[in-house]
Amino acid sequence: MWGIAGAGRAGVSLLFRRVPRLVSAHCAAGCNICLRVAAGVQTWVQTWFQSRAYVRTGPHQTPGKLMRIGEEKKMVICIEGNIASGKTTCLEYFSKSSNIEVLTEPVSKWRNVRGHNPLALMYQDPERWGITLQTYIQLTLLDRHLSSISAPVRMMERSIFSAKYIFVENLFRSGKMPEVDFAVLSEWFDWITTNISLPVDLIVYLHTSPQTCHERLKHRCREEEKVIPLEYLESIHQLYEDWLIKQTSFPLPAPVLVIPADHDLKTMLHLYEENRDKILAAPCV
Ligand SMILES: Nc1ncnc2c1ncn2[C@@H]1O[C@H](COP(=O)(O)OP(=O)(O)O)[C@@H](O)[C@H]1O
Ligand SMILES: Nc1ccn([C@H]2C[C@H](O)[C@@H](COP(=O)(O)O)O2)c(=O)n1
Repeated sequence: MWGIAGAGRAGVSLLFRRVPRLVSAHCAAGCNICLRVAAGVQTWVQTWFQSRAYVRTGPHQTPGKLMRIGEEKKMVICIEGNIASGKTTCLEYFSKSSNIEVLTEPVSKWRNVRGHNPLALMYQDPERWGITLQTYIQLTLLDRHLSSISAPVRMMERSIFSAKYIFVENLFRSGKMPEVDFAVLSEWFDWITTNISLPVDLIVYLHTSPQTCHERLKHRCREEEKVIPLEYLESIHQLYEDWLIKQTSFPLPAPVLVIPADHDLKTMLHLYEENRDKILAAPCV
């Protein structure tokens, strides 16, 4: 269910003010039919807003933003990190806990949208296809952020924020995205984040070296990614460092917990267990 936070009453009163104006455009004298139509529309609008709109009074409140109703108390944790840093493996581990819902990145969609593979196209020709992939990624991640949460805690892989601050930024800074494409993506991103509430309570950053990711990437052997050089992972790493460690580049949607993630799998699982309470104790913003 959806509502306009902080705008329910304003929206109703605005529409109420507009209805008589619409009526008077048809009939300056206010004939019986017009008055009845106006009353009917007013009742319908009032019922519509009463059934859908709300003003959130909890700590999540962001006046004027569209937000989901009834999910203020659920915790949202985003797992961030370089390509092949171990995010999916981390999520797999936590998916075994009964109170945690896990959402991995919808990579299968990025590899197949109505028979097309924008992920492969982007790696083949980023100047041409970067905007195509990133527009679709933005849409699919927005859909992830907005989907209803089925457990007290949601852990999701990356976020609409890193898609913009890391990947779109990297394409643009490296000269592989034309300025106009970057401007259009930025307009979309700014509109979304200004008008829609996308609460995140904690970012868990899996901190790896680009070399480790390169090794794991080769081991994973995803067809589209065979062309990724170490330098690409170094650029992504630097953008993550500036955003989540130095905290100097872009706004943080939530506090950051850093987990060193160059270790072998067994050590990583211990580290996840050690950090479980810290992760799950993140206060809902
Ligand atoms: N701690 C680890 N040590 C060695 N290999 C790992 C570790 N964690 C994950 N891997 C392997 O590295 C590859 C990338 O891991 P994955 O979880 O898919 O990364 P991401 O989701 O961040 O892209 C996979 O083949 C995975 O099995
Ligand atoms: N905004 C994004 C997000 C991801 N990608 C690419 C990077 C990888 O090739 C693939 C999946 O990432 P992983 O989960 O393995 O880290 O999608 C991108 O280009 N832009």
